Amino acid sequence: MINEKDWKQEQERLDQVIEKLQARIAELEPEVDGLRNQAGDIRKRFWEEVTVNTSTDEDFEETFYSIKQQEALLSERERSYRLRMQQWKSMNRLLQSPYFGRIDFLEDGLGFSEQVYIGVSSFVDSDGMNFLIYDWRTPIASMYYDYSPGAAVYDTPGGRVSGTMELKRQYQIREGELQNVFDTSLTIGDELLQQVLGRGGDSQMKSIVATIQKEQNAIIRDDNSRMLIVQGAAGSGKTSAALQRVAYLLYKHRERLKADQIVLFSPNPMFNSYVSTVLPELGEENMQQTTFQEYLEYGLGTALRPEDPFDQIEYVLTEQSTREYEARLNGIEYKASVAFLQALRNYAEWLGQEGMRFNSIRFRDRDLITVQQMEAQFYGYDRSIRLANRVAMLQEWLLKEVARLERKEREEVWVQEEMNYLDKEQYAAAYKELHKERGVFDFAEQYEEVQELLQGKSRRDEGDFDYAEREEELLRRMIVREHFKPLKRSVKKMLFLDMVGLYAQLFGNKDDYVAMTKETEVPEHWPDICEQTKGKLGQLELFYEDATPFLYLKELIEGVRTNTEVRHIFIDEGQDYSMFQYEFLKKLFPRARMTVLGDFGQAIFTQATELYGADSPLIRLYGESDTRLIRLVRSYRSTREIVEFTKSLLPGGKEIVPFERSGKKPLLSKAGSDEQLVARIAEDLAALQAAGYASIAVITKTAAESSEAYDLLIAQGCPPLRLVTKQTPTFEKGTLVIPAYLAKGVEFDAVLIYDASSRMYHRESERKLFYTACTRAMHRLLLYATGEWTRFIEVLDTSLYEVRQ
Ligand SMILES: Nc1ncnc2c1ncn2[C@@H]1O[C@H](COP(=O)(O)OP(=O)(O)OP(=O)(O)O)[C@@H](O)[C@H]1O
Repeated sequence: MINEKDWKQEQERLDQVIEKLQARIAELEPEVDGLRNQAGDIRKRFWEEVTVNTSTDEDFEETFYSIKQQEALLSERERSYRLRMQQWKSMNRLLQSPYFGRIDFLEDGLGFSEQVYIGVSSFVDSDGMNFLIYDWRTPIASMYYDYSPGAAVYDTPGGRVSGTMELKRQYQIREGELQNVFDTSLTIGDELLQQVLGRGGDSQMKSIVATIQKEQNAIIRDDNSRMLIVQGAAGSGKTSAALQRVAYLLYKHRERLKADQIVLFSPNPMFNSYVSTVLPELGEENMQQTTFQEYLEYGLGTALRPEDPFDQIEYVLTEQSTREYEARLNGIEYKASVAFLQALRNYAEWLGQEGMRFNSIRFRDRDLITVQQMEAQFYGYDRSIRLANRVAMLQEWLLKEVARLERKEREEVWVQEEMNYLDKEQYAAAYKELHKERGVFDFAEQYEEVQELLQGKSRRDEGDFDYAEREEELLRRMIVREHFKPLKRSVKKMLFLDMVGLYAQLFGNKDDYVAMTKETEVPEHWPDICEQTKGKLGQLELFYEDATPFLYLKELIEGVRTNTEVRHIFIDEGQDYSMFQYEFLKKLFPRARMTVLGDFGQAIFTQATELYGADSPLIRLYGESDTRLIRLVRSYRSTREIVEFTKSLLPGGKEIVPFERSGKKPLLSKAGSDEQLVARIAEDLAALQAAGYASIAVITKTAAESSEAYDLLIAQGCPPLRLVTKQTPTFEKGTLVIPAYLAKGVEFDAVLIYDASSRMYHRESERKLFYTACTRAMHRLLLYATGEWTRFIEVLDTSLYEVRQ
């Protein structure tokens, strides 16, 4: 804490700033109102102000310009309104807590030091010169995060500025009142951070703007790398840093970067709601948020249904180790690999020479255009032309063919039959069209008459409008056109390509696969893998592991539909994506930079990708020179006792450093029977709730276990509980029962591991799942078992936990 004199000065300055903010808000208010009304008025009276007259070309031109002018006026007013509104909002945000930090910086060569107060946005005195508050994203504010008092530098577009930081101070201000002031010397934030981290959890993530740590600041402000990879321990602030980074980028490039040009890939839809308040809290608009699954579904359309990653993981966790199980696991691994990606590329090349598969174009139970015709046409094109281009040429040819056959079809008997059954409305439509045509015909008639008069010729009496004949022709045309519409649509959608057949063709016998893909090796249990894949395809479904490869192949054949608007993609829980998926994303967003945040210690999916280390394939995605790796080892979420316990669960966990915040050691409770176990958990839940923990999670291994636990706990008369499934749309505060893989990325005041016995967690592949579950706890971690403890606990040093007697 600071001395009384300093406190008084700080309070005075705070009062002054608040007064100035209030004055500015009062000044802005009428402007905001005025502009809002003006824009509203213009919008309402838009058509009164423009003179619409289209009788002559000149009138038309005048009308056109009058509309343009009115539009320009409206958009100008709306722009100023938006700008003022933004200012007004950010002033109001500042009013509650104008700043959280201050540094006094003496620039080399200058005789005086500047007091730099730092807040969530800038505020300049009415003279326009004096910064009362600096936005945390300004270059000078970066020193607050990067340095302790002493020598310090910061980079500006004009070059590097060096000097001495004479003071570094932190503030807690609530509703305009100074609550705490700390002077920091060594590392920033320790005291403030202690306070922040000691608080209870929330159903929504919070901004960390006041306590960003140096290594997190490096992630936030990185502006050069095409690819930024962050490997960070559980709770090290990866997601938090990612969101601050979005806010930073939006500020730094505010002239050209809009929030919807940034996409965040979240681990599940619930996560979207969890992080959705951070950016608005910082005064920025939210970026686009999606899940990879959503992307897959969009890409595949309605024809094929992809399994989701949660069903896949349920299978992996619950099935017994049979031959089919091993085969599926091998399949998952192989289909996630770069080798398979290359195999598909080679396959596409092979298809350029032979083996394409088409669907014939059928109409009324007959082939209008046969597969053989398409093959002949397709392989008749110059073979040096790229596959996708040849497919486009074929599509064009098909559209022409369909149009030709449509004309031919008009003479068919069925058309005549259908004509007899036309209803009134269809007749009316035909009649209308006929009259339109008649109008044109009349005009042509008149023209011809005049021409002939002028030329002194007598007219032949031909060309009279034969109504009946025209009508029939028109009706035939109409009927056939209606029937051909779906055909044309299907050609436009490339449904003449037998995509399912093309993908299934890969999964035949080994020799064919090798010949088609130039692969030398196939994974073990290949025949089973083939059978499983084709079995699923037969039901018009795709395994999760097949969905991305299938789409990739589709793009290789049909041409890639890229998104060039998006400039940044963020991938949270990046270890859960396969290399295959990364390659796909790179292709999909050719103009975007990529930020990948993840933790290999939490890699619970079979297709996981190692992010860090020399052999990380992710580094090769954009090449080493375009890639920057950052590692976070300090964990902020959990107390020291919880981190000491969880880090020992991982072979490479030694490097994880807990943040100095103390609490109780994890508590192990063993019960004699399932009933006893449930009774004990129910008791503990009630005690935790009574102790004021607002967010509590009972974490299970699978969804099936969750629903069982939920039923038993409810039957035990537990206080209000909520069961979370993959369909749950948002996170809410309270007590939840949730499978570990859905709790990824989020945190709770207290975590209860429902069953940590050896029958639940024993396979090596389950170690990381167990670790992920335990690392969700901020303040309390309680573990239960009926039989033996899982071997992951058995081997731990007994000083790391307490055992309930
Ligand atoms: N610099 C910081 N200041 C304050 N709180 C922080 C800071 N860094 C992280 N935290 C807090 O630590 C917790 C964990 O952060 P976050 O969820 O971003 O970590 P993560 O690395 O994404 O975790 P996981 O991989 O386990 O999902 C959050 O409560 C976050 O607010």
